[in-house]
Amino acid sequence: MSAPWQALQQLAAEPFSLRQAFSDDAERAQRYQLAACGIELDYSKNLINEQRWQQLLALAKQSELCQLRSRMVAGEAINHTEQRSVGHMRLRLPEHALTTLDDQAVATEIRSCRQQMTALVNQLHAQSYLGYQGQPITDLIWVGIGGSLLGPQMACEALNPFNQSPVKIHFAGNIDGAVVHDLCQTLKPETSLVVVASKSFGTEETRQNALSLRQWFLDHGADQAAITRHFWATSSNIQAAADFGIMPEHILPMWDWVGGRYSIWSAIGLPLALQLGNEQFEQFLAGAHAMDQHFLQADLANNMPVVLALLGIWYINGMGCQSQALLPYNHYLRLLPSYVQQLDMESNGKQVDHAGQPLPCATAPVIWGDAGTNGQHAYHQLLHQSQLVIPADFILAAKPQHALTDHHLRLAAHCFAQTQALMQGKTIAEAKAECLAQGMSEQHAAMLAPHKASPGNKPSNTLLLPELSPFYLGALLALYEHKVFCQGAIWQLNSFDQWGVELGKQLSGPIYQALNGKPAPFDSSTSGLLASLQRHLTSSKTG
Ligand SMILES: O=P(O)(O)OC[C@H]1O[C@](O)(CO)[C@@H](O)[C@@H]1O
Repeated sequence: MSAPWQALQQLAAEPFSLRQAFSDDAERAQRYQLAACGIELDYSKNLINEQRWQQLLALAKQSELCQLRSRMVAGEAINHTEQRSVGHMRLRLPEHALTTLDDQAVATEIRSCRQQMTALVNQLHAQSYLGYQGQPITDLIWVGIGGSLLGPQMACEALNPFNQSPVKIHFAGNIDGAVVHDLCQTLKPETSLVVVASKSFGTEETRQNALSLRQWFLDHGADQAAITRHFWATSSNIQAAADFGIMPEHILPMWDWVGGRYSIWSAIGLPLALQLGNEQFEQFLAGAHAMDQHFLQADLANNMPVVLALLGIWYINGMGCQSQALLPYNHYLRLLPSYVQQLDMESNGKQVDHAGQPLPCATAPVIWGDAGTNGQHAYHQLLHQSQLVIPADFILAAKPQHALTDHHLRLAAHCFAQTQALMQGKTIAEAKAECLAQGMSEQHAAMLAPHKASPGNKPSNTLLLPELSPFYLGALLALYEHKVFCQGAIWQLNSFDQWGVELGKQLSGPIYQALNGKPAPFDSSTSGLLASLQRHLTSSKTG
C-alpha cells in the first residue's frame, strides 16, 4: 500500500474523541461547515481534527482530481474502457451557456431533445394527445431499469408535492412478471402511453416488459397503427428502437457520453418533466448546474463534493469502514438511498485502476438507508451501540411541503438528536446517574448502566436544504454525482464503466435455455436448484 494510504491508517489509529473535540473547541461547528447553492453542510461531527483534515486535503491535491475534472469538461474520453467522454454536466447547461459550448452540434442535439420533451409534456398536460380510441392519455408507463428508472422514479417521488400532471406515472423495471401483470390489471391500453427507456435498447428486463405491454395492447384489439401511436422510446440505439416498431418521431435521443446512472438530466428525466411541467423541470436542471459551477470553481478545501469525498475516503481507507448510511429525514426522499446506491456502487465498486492494475485499497462503500424516523425504530440501535462505525449522511429540508408544522419540528428534532447522540454517546457513569435519579437501587443501576450506555464517537454529516424543491433536489443529486467523481479520481479508477454486471447477464442465458428444455452442464448447486425449480413448476401444473 502506498504512502498516502498508510499515512491515513496511521492517523486513524491515533485516539480521537469527538465529544472531547467539541468541548475543547467552541468554534468546531463553524470550522467544519460549508454552504453551496443554498445547501448547508455541517461536517463537524466527523472523526477529524486539523491534522487529519490537512492530510486528506493533501491527498486530494496530490491526486489527479483537478486534471481529471478538466479533462471531463473538455470532453476527453475519460471513460477509456468504453472510449466515451463523460458529458452529463452539459445536459443541465442553461440556454445561454449552451451557445458557448465548443461542440455546437452537441448543443443543437441537446436543444432539440429539450424541445421534443417540452412538446410532449405540453400535449400530455393539455390532454390533446389522444389514444387509438380517441380518448386522452391518462397514464404513462415508464419501462426501464437501473439508470433508466431509478432517477425518474426517485425524483417523481421526491417532488410529488409539485405534481401538476393530469397523467399518472407508473414505473416498470423488474423483469418479475408481477410488475407488468399488476399494471395491466389496473390500467387501460387505450388511455396508456408506454415509454421504453433504454440507452442500449438491449437490456433484457426492459425488452421483456415492453414486449408484454405490446402484447397487452394487441390482446385489447390494438392494431399496428395503434401501437405506433402509444409507444415511445428514449435510447441511443435508434435502430433497435425502430426494429421494435417505434417510429423515429417517437424516439428521444440518448448519447454514449451520458452514463445511465447520470442520465436523469436527459430524456430519461421525461417522467419528472411531465410531473413538474417544463418550467419547474428547468429549475431542477438549474439546481444541478449551480452545483456544477460550485464544483468547478470552489477551491478544494471549500468544495462540498470534495469535502464529502474526502470524508468518505477517511472512513473507507483510514478506518476500514465498509458501509455508509444515507438517511433522508424527509418522506419524499425515501428512494434517494436506492438511487445513490447505483450512482456510488456501480461507479466506484471496482477492482482495478485505470491501467488495469489491482487497486491497493477498498473503494466504494455499501450505501444503504431509508427515510427517518423509520430507521430509528429499526437499525439505529446498531448505529448507536454496535462496534461497527458506520458514517451517516443526515438530510433535512428546512421548510416542509405540508402544513403539519408540529410534525416537521418533531422530525427535525429527531434528525439533529440522532447526530448529537451518535457524536456524544452516553458514558456508563452518566447512564448510572440517570438510573439513580429515576429511583433505582444502587445494584439495579449498576447492572443496567452498561446496557444503557452508548460509546458515541460515531460520525455523521448533516445536509440542510432550504426546502425540497426542484432546484435543491437538482443541486443535491449533482452534489452526490461529483462526490463519486472525486473519490473515483483519488482512487484512480474508471467511475464510468460497469463491466462487473456483465457476467451474471451472460450466465443467465444458458440457465434460461435449460429451463426451456435445453440442458447444459452446470455446477452441482445450479443443477440442483434447476431440478428443484422444474419439480415445483411441474407439480403446480399437474396439481
Ligand atoms: O438503459 P439501459 O441500456 O437499458 O441500461 C440499464 C442499466 O443497466 C446497466 O447497464 C447495468 O446492468 C446500468 O448501468 C444501466 O443504467
